[in-house]
Amino acid sequence: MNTVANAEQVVVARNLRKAYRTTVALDNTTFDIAGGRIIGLIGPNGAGKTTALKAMLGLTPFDGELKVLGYDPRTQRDELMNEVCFIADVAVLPRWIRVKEAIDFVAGVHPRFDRARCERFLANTQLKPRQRVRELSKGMIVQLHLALVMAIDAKLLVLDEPTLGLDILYRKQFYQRLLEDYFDEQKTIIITTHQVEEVEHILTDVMFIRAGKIVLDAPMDAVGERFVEVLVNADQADNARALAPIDERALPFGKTVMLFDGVPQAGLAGFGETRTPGLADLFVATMKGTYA
Ligand SMILES: Nc1ncnc2c1ncn2[C@@H]1O[C@H](COP(=O)(O)OP(=O)(O)OP(=O)(O)O)[C@@H](O)[C@H]1O
Repeated sequence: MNTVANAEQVVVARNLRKAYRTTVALDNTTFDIAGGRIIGLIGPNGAGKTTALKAMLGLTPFDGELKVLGYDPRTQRDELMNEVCFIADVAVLPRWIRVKEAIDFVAGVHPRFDRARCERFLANTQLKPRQRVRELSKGMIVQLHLALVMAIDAKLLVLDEPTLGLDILYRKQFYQRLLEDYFDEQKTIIITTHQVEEVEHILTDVMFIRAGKIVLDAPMDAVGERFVEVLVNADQADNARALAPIDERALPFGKTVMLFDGVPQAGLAGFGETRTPGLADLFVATMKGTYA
């Protein structure tokens, strides 16, 4: 039976495994990514994020079944690349290249690049065609990168730590523009990052990866229903603990924040104030012991 047949899914991965000589980077992991979503692939250093992206892009051999946009990345990489845009790091443009040459380069290598669209984006910035990257501020480099990316009509955009090295203003600007000027329901965006707080408001889905396995895979609204954080009063701590929180941390004045997975909110409200945990706190709780 072919288990990799669902056209609705942009990525279908079954028992994905990748071992380097002494390290298992992907450990028989299975997941799907649906179209029209913005997925955060989030995990600590060495968890396997880049390896998973490389497998999806046909850049590394692996074991298991994998289809991306219906193509097998191992044997149909050229077809796949026509519909995918991949960016490793916005800070990688060569410093000597001129704005116009960067546009020429992408136009030459990407069949779905729309030069007029790119130039329209740039017309709203201070960038000039003859400027070299080394003459641009970091923010202007981001604008150039965004213009190049947003002019590519790719079904799947893969961003690996896209804002590494940029300050918080440009990081926020990058994600906001991506959401407002690029994303629509025909497109899928996969982002890996450590900057959980900056992406959580634009994600539709989150995937946590730990030691080569996807350990949480959920739409953001389901995360809010499944996980509850409670600010537990000191006199209720033992009662709350009896419901097996997945994590707890002390606050001043005897209060404790406890994080519950799958415990109905109604049963928790008596212990103290409840709220939806931020993705960063959920990440820390889920990854506890990773470096032990
Ligand atoms: N070319 C390689 N040769 C040997 N081991 C590798 C190679 N590439 C990755 N690894 C190992 O595979 C594991 C997963 O690495 P990967 O780069 O996928 O992690 P990551 O989640 O992207 O990490 P980071 O957030 O630090 O970039 C790590 O233990 C890493 O040391």
